[in-house]
Amino acid sequence: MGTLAQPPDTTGSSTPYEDRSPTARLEMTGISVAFGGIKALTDVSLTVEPGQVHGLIGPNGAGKTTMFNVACGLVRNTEGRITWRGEELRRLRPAQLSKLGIARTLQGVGLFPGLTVLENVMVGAHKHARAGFFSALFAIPTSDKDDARLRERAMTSLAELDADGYAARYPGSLPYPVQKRVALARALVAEPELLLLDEPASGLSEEEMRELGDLISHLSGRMSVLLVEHHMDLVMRVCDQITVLDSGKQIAAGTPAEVQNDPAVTEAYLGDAVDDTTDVSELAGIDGGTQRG
Ligand SMILES: Nc1ncnc2c1ncn2[C@@H]1O[C@H](COP(=O)(O)OP(=O)(O)OP(=O)(O)O)[C@@H](O)[C@H]1O
Repeated sequence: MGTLAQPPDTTGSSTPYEDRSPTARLEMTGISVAFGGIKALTDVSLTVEPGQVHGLIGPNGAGKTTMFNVACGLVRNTEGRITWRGEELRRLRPAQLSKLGIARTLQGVGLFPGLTVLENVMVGAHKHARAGFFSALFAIPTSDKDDARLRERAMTSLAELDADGYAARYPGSLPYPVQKRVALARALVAEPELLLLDEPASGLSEEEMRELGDLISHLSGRMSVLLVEHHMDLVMRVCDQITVLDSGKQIAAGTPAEVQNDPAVTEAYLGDAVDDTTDVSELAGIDGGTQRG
């Protein structure tokens, strides 16, 4: 992920990256979710502003993944509303995300083991190809033009993640951090307006995490990002706004500086063990080192 140059639009079929300023806003208002008798979320609200990186943090079991999954359509909220591009999404389903201009990466990588890296990323580009998803997935012959366009777009996305050298390899043969880059390339190839990232730094080295931070900051010039992440130093570095959850409730929200200085946040992470002088930025070594996934 060293270069991170903005790639030119090679297909002529959509707006070039550099000319596109993010305009869409994701608003999640009064979201509640119950799993049986467990209240995973109670009246949580957040807004991902156009072109901003919005962090969602909190201790284990706080409800971050549940909120993320509501935004993806993987979990149905029992109360509250989601508004995207000014319209309420009443029955959001994961399969609709791409058409809505939303892409996600989940915990773990979720690549298709039987497809090459390039084919995996081409699957993510299906929105842009007349050939469609199934043609891409099952390599059904389509027009040479469609195929060339898909390949070119996928290679451009892989190159942005410095992963184009792995195009012909199968995911299982690659180190985990490279697989994560491929998964991110697959999300980016659809040129989303909103990118949902669930723990993208898990399993990465310090250096890889630093590069990931650079990439996320760079991406926010052309899309909005909702970031669920345990690594506090990364969150504090790249986020414009942060929402903090604890036990399914929102306990703080604001800029990284505001959140860092909020005693409720420090207490949520460390409970009674914390004294008044501890700030959240110091927690990176405590919770941020946790490898999950
Ligand atoms: N499918 C489910 N069925 C029942 N309870 C669930 C389900 N998913 C999550 N929960 C519960 O909801 C609460 C919030 O979980 P969630 O995974 O959203 O938290 P989190 O902040 O992402 O935690 P972590 O950082 O450990 O991933 C927890 O009490 C969890 O046990």
